[in-house]
Amino acid sequence: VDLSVSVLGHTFANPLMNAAGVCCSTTEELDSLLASASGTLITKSCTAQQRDGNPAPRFKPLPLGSINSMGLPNEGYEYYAEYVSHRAKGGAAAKPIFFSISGMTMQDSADMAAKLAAHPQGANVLLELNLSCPNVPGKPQIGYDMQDMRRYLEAVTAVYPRPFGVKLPPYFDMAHFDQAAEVLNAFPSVAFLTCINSVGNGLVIDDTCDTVAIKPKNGFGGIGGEYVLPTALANVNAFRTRCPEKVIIGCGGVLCGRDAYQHLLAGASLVQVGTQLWKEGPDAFRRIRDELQAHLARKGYGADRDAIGKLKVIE
Ligand SMILES: CC(C)(C)CCc1c(C(=O)O)[nH]c(=O)[nH]c1=O
Repeated sequence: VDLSVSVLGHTFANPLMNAAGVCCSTTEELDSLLASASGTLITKSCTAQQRDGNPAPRFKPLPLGSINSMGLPNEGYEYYAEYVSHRAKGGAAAKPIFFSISGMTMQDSADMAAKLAAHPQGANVLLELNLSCPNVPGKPQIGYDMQDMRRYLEAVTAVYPRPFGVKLPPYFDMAHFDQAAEVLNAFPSVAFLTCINSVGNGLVIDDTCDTVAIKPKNGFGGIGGEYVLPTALANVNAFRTRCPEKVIIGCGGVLCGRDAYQHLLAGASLVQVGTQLWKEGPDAFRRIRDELQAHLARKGYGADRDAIGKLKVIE
């Protein structure tokens, strides 16, 4: 089965990649993804300056997933811009690189986007703007404030002339799917949507010691893993139907080939792996790729692209 996917001006050997934040903060981590069976990779969401992030414990793996409140630890914009430079200089871009930006302010994000636009390898990079980035205290994250999301996209499109994408938080209400799609459809240069970021502000309790699992935010953190697959599939499909000209990248709850296949059916062209990558390491990509290949073959597909968006409803 041909697993290659050609979208966003690039051809990927298969639809699999990491979710921003997992196994992608340092050169060695990024190189381990380059060397893996993934179709491509994305860098840790960066801020203008290096950040230590929140105090540990800030991440916990769980039987059914994970919880995290990392606090945007990253090496800073220049580090990842440098990584793209030296890597892209390594000859043909065997894997186009996704570059995640999550400024602490809208201005920071716009400034980084402008720098990325001017980057010598800018054409070999796909910007994924993280809309779960922090807003002013007392306001919800950017992705949950439609006016702020519009302002953010106006600021970035004003300085970033290439097609780019956004990482969206999960939505849970049909009116919110409609409102968010209306904002996103007002920006044709937003060429892809990555659904979803972690399900925000879950609380995991260790009842052997009656204590929360992670230190930051009194234990509140983003949930990933098996817990979130139905929510991720719903967001992929909701935006696939509401934004037909945009490419959808699925993220959330992918542990095996069949989960990836479900994301394709729901409308995803590429599929990101987060929690399971953290647990298993980059070898997860070869396993999931082979499982996807076998599943598509069993179902008689010639290519995985034939499965994209083919979800059937019950008439
Ligand atoms: C949650 C923020 C710190 C505002 C953004 C970075 C981020 C983090 C993080 O760095 O804590 N974790 C996630 O699961 N998703 C994210 O988008």
